[in-house]
Amino acid sequence: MTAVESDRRVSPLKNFVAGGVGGVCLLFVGHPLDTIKVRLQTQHTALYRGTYDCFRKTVYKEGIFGLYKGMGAPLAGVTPMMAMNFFGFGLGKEFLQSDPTTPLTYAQIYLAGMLAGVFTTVIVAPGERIKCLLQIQSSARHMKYAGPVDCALRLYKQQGLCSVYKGTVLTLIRDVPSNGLYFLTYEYLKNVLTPEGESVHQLSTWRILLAGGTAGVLNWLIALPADVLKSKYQTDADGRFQGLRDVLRTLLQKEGPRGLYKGLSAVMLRAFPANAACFLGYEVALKCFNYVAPDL
Ligand SMILES: CC(=O)O[C@H](CC(=O)[O-])C[N+](C)(C)C
Repeated sequence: MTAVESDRRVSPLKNFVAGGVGGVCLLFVGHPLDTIKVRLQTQHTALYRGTYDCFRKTVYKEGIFGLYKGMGAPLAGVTPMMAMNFFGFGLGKEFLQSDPTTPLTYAQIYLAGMLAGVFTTVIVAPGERIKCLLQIQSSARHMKYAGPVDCALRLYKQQGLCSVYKGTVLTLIRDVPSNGLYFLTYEYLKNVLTPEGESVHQLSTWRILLAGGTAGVLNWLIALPADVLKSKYQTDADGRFQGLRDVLRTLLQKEGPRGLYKGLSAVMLRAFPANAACFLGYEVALKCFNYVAPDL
């Protein structure tokens, strides 16, 4: 089966910049839900009764900006990550397309998405290691790291680049297949949702939102088990686990298979709107780019 029209060539620069815009939108919509998730997960007393209660109390006490606390570090990480992701996906498509007039098959779209997942791991693996270490210390008594830069420098000074990149294999296991599914879902839904006789490039906003949001949900459905293992591995004391299989064995022994889907509802609640916004941001940025610099 071919992915019909949607694989018109987009220059790598345009993909990179529009992908970065998509990343900013992802964070802008997703961060408030992430704040709520972290607050619910780390509360010591029963301060919040649930998601809505936490949202209401945060906005009441801290204003709307309370939901955007701590956004600087993820912004610096997610923007280049999504830029690389769309850039890698574009390159992957070009690499797999035998000639520009032959439409890509869905299998090729999936492969191109997986390739983009490999690209982003260079940024994502250390970013996740640092983010997870900082996230768990917010509830600990002694703050070990002053911030992301301090954390990166200390990891590097103590055990070198290997420590900064600890969890790379699990990041690949998480992101390569899920990234394939991410782009496959988006491209497939875009084609399916395009009305008869119209172009996939003129898709209405709600259809882009639906395709992007669904892509985000499916991406997380298959990424979450590896994400749980990765977070455990990246944050536990060095040498505690003898390898990736050991992390899995320990988790299954302690929590059973359900442990692999820890935090599912919070993740799902964020996944749809955040990724819908990401793809819409990407498409709008691309349109603007094509308008101001059609030949780039
Ligand atoms: C697992 C993950 O980080 O998902 C990214 C989007 C999100 O919801 O944060 C998407 N992806 C890794 C596929 C680029």
